[in-house]
Amino acid sequence: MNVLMDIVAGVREDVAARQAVTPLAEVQAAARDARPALDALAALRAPGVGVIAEVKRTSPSKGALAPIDDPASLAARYAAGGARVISVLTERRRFHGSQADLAAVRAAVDVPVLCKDFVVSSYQVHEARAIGADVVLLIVGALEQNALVGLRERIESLGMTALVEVHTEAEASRALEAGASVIGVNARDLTTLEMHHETFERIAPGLPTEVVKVAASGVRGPRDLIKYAGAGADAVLVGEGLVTAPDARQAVADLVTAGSHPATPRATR
Ligand SMILES: O=P(O)(O)OC[C@@H](O)[C@@H](O)c1c[nH]c2ccccc12
Repeated sequence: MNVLMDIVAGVREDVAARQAVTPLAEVQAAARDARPALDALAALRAPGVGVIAEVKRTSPSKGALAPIDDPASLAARYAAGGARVISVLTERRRFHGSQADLAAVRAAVDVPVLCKDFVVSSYQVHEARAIGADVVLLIVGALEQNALVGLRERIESLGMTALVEVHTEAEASRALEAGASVIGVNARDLTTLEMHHETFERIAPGLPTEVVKVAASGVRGPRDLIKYAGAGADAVLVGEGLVTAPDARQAVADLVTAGSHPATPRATR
C-alpha cells in the first residue's frame, strides 16, 4: 500500500469514529451557525506572491519538526509577518494535528484559514466549516474523479474555497476538469514521500492564467519563493521552513518581502 492510501485509510477510520459520536445533521447545523467564510480567492489574487504559512508539528517524511504548544500564537506571528492564509494540519495520526488546533488558530487571526487534511467525505467538509475553515484541501491522488467534483462543489456551496492539490500532469488535468480555481502543485509525491523539486515548473505553465497557482513543499527561504515565482506561482505554501525558524514572524516577513519585490514575477500583476 502506498503512503497516501495508508494515511487515507486511517483518516476514514477516524471519521467513522467521530461520525458515530456526532451525526452529520449536527455537524451541518454547526456549519450553518459558523461565521461566514472569508474570501481566500481574493486574498490569493492580490498583487505579490502570497505566503500560506502552515502550522505543522510532524510529517511522515521527517518525523517531529517542532513542538507547537500554542498554535494560536504561532498563527498570530505568521499573520503579523504578512501571511495571506494560515494552513493548519488537522490530520491526527501522521501529522499530530487536530480540529482544536484549527479552531484556536481561527480565533486568533483575521486572515483565511486552510483546513489541511485528507478530505474524502462531505462529513469532513461540514466539520471544517463548523470549526471556521475558509479553505479546504482536496488531494486529487486520494480521490476518484466524481468524489473530487462532489467535494469541490460542497466546499464552494458552503462559501469556502477548495485548494486542489496535484503532483502530476494527469492529476492537473483532473483538477481542471473538476472545476478547480485554485491548484496547488506539491513537490512531494505523497505516495512515496519523495521530493521532486521540478514538479511545479513542469506543471504550472500548462495551467490557465486565471487559475491561482500555489507551489507547495520544500520552500526554505526567499530564494525558493523567487524560483517558484519565476515559474508562475501566485503563492507558496510553507511548513517546515517556518515552524523551525527562530523567529516565525520575521521568516514570513522575509518571504513576503521577496514576493513583493518589483523584480519578482507576479509582484505587480
Ligand atoms: O513543510 P514543507 O516542506 O514546507 O511543506 C508544506 C506543505 O506543502 C506540506 O505540508 C503538504 C503539502 N501537501 C500536503 C498534503 C497533506 C499534508 C501535508 C501536505
